Amino acid sequence: MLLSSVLQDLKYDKIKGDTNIEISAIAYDSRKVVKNGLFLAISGFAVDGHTFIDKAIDKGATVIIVEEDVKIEEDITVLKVTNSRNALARISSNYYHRPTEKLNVVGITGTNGKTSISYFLKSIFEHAERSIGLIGTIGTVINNKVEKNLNTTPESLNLQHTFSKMIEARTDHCIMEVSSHALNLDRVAYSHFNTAIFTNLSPDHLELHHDMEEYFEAKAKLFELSKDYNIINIDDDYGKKLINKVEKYETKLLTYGLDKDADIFASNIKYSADGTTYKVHTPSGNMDMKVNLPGVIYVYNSLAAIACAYCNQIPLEVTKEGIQKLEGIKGRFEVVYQKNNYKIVIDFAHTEDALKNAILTLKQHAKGRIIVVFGVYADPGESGTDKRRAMGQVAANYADFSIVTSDNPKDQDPDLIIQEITQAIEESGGTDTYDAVVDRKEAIKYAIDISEQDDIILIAGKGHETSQVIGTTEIPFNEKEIVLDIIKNKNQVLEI
Ligand SMILES: CC(=O)N[C@H]1[C@@H](OP(=O)(O)OP(=O)(O)OC[C@H]2O[C@@H](n3ccc(=O)[nH]c3=O)[C@H](O)[C@@H]2O)O[C@H](CO)[C@@H](O)[C@@H]1O[C@H](C)C(=O)N[C@@H](C)C(=O)N[C@H](CCC(=O)O)C(=O)O
Ligand SMILES: Nc1ncnc2c1ncn2[C@@H]1O[C@H](COP(=O)(O)OP(=O)(O)OP(=O)(O)O)[C@@H](O)[C@H]1O
Repeated sequence: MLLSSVLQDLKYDKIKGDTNIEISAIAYDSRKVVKNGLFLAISGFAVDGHTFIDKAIDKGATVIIVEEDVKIEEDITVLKVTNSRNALARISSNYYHRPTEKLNVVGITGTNGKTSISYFLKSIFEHAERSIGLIGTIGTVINNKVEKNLNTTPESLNLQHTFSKMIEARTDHCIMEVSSHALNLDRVAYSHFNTAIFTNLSPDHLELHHDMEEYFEAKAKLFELSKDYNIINIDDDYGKKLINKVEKYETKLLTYGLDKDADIFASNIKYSADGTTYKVHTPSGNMDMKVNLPGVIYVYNSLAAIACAYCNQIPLEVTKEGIQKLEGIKGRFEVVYQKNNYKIVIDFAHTEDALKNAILTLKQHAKGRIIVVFGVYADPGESGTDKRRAMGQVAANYADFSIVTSDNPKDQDPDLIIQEITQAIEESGGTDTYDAVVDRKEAIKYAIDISEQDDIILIAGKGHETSQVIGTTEIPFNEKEIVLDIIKNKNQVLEI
């Protein structure tokens, strides 16, 4: 592609060279540069991409984009921008011919619920015979083929490439999770969103955003990129704040919640252990709904999906059937073993709010104790210790017994993470209601060993994930298989 076309609408200073040349590809990683390629240097969190410019030139880069002053002797094109990640988003969108202008894109943001809503929407859109693609924590889905993503919301170059693959695959709609990192780091800049959905906001990722206000402002950016509808949870405090902010935007606002004040709301909610029924009220009519996932959080998540289906002119009856067709979501309240009232549930709850909700949902229908196995993933800085304290407090206040263990400790000391969690449990009065087992597999085994008839074991934090990152090593860790294996061996000795 001609470099000048790739640079369309980008503000830059030409340091030297020609912009009227062909480039073969774009890379932001020197290791991926190809002959006659463009290399864009990013000052990252771990290393500075500008230090790899020589390597990129050795690999054949003929265009270099920088955000810092650098000395480049070679006779190549060098351009300077004020923000490399933002520039990457602009040129990536140009390189792939601005694909989001040809797709109906739904972006979902908020601390919890994004993946679940995207799966409700997938089920509804497919039932309505619409062709859809998905981008999120579980991976990228095109034509029902799932590919793993490094990030929930990929870097702009990878993202724009994915959009273009969706168009090639004749996909009309793209449902994507938009993380606060993505919004903060311009991964979705210059993407056109038709609809933006806000779920809720509770403490998470404060290592990047420092405080809740910054975190909120990052999330709010999505609602400046949406053209047709902003769909917002009116019951969430930050949702209310967002409503105040976006009310003056031209994009239409649609609220959802449990209250009659919402445009789309639920009444007559009836909870059971494996699902919920309620009546939904929408501007196009009312209907009885059945959701095959338990608890109030899935009432909220399904309402968000119904609101989005409404904005996309999907008949309510089709929406109802689509929601009902979704039998479960991997690692979201997934019952991996059940015998009468005894249950082992795997859930991706890895924030304090999610953990609290998960325990309370299980408690509603439990006959015995709720035993929780959980850890806190490595989260650098002071905010990391805040999270450990908060998760410890939730366990002390709501679980009957907790087994504190590891959850992707990465380069941090797992014993120290556990110690900080258990200290919070003790400070919250839970001295006799926990134990600590650093090895996650052993912790699960211990939970099963101490459990009795009617107990429910909640294994929280890893959900759909199939590996654990300890140090720099990724170890296979399939929680469902581990549970079934332990149960199988145990049953040879003793029937639960
Ligand atoms: C903290 C964070 O967000 N890091 C992201 C960031 O990496 P970074 O800035 O640390 O990169 P770096 O290693 O310092 O490298 C800087 C630059 O040098 C380049 N480089 C590096 C080495 C080399 O030999 N040559 C070279 O050119 C790199 O390609 C990069 O462009 O930019 C990378 C490229 O976009 C991201 O993949 C990476 O996400 C990492 C993997 C990550 O773990 N991110 C998490 C925190 C994240 O983004 N999570 C959100 C939310 C998840 C949720 O929903 O909870 C997500 O969307 O996934
Ligand atoms: N609406 C909600 N409110 C609070 N907690 C929720 C809600 N929906 C889901 N959760 C909890 O959060 C966990 C993660 O849910 P989900 O994967 O849908 O969220 P997410 O926003 O995609 O999270 P992540 O970005 O970390 O992948 C679930 O396993 C559940 O415990």
